[in-house]
Amino acid sequence: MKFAVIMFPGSNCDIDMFHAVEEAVGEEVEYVWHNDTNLDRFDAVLLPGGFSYGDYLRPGSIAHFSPIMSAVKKAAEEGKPVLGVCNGFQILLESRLLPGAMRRNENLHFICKTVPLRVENPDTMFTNQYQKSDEIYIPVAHGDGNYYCDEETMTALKDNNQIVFTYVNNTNGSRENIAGITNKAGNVLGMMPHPERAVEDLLGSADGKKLFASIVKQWREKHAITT
Ligand SMILES: NC(=O)CC[C@H](N)C(=O)O
Repeated sequence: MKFAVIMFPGSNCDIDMFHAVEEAVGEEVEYVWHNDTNLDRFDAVLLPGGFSYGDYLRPGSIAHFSPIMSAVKKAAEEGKPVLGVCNGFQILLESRLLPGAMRRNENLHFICKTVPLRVENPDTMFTNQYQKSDEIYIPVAHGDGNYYCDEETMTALKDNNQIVFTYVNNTNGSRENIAGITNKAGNVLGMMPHPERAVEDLLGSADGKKLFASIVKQWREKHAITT
């Protein structure tokens, strides 16, 4: 299985993401510059955190015009796993690959700490290695993580089980404690906490490892050769 890590000008978690794939699942992984236009050779696409284009205007609002985003949309339409973490999540929202929007944290401070999350939906290609209501410890590091959507969208998110992770203690003001959501099809996940920073005990938590392992498990099952 081959992962792509997309690099935008201002990405700063790309190396961590690359390392996480190697450390957590030992699969092939390659960096892809945002000016590239083709992701056909990859099985999964990872949009890392950071400050693409300096968070100018709104986080993710400029990056979503990058040439690579047409290929990210194509990968999403083909059903490939697409994971956006933190700034990656913000880019997916700006691209409308995920519903809703991100606002400044309620307390207007940059929040950088490891927080407990609850696994709300273990039946996704990103969470099949977790159990429902598992409490996992994953670092957050953001100034704009206050998830917002309108009532209609919230009802749809709930009805389709698109809420995947919630904060045990609301960290940033997000509606319904939302920390991570998928698209309706379930193959695009955006989350503010950083699973790639929690893949080995030395980092304080290895709870993020199962997320990468889930992606690989689902892919292997889908591509198993049965005779
Ligand atoms: N770690 C990150 O990806 C930072 C995200 C974002 N630019 C913010 O501060 O909200």
